[in-house]
Amino acid sequence: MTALIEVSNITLKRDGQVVLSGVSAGFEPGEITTIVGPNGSGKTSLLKALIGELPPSAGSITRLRGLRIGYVPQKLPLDPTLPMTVARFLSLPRRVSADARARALSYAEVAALEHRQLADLSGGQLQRVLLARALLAEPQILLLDEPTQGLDQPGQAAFYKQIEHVRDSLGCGVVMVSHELHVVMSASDKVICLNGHICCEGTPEVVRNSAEYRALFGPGTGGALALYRHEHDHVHDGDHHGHDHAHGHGHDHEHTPDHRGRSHAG
Ligand SMILES: Nc1ncnc2c1ncn2[C@@H]1O[C@H](COP(=O)(O)OP(=O)(O)OP(=O)(O)O)[C@@H](O)[C@H]1O
Repeated sequence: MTALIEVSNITLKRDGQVVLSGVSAGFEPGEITTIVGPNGSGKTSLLKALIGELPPSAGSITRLRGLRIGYVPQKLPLDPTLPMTVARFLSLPRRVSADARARALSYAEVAALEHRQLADLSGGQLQRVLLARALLAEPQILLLDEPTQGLDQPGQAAFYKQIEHVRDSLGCGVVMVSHELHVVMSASDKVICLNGHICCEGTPEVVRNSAEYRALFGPGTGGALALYRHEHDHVHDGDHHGHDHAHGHGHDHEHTPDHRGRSHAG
């Protein structure tokens, strides 16, 4: 399968400082990739590089010709207290047809909010409106930077299920940055754990069990994972994929499309 975006041995600098180095990764249609890592580990920088906002100082990023990208930024790119309806917000900076707007709102499951004021929305509703905005472009790849910040655990679990639904409906690739490691990892096909470089990657189970990941985040799983698992009864604790794929260096971009759309039960 041709990757939508192929990253090859990139270095990213900010203010002259290297924030990421030696990063290679491929992002495929229909695949959910989650980027995890501690604060300042370069997650947002990598997303910005993927959308072309932060060019690498070494290595290369290849995007499929004419690739349509949907991006959900970390913050609302507006003052949320400004009087503005959802419909108007979706027409900025470009006017969109009422049809396209209705379709995007419906994919994000917020069709009923079209004429509400942004300032009146709950955190979860606002995230979904941002998602709808990113979906207007009918993206082939959807990139989300900490989309569930500030949501409670049921809100997080619901949002990630929504993302799976979008991926299933549109067949788009999804790349998410998240701090809610455990819940988001279960929704992913592939996890990349960053800490200035790729410190481990693979299926959620492989990463969760890797020594590198545990050194960064500890072995606990947290309530959010339990919640997600509860709602996805095909996930088992303690499956044994082993650790042998957990090292990111020199990998060959293995993909497992047959695992798509579910938490990997082994
Ligand atoms: N606009 C900027 N100018 C200069 N340096 C920046 C800028 N944005 C981020 N950095 C630096 O780049 C490094 C990586 O930051 P980045 O935001 O990519 O990390 P992150 O993993 O997304 O962090 P967090 O989890 O806190 O959001 C940090 O050291 C940060 O201080």
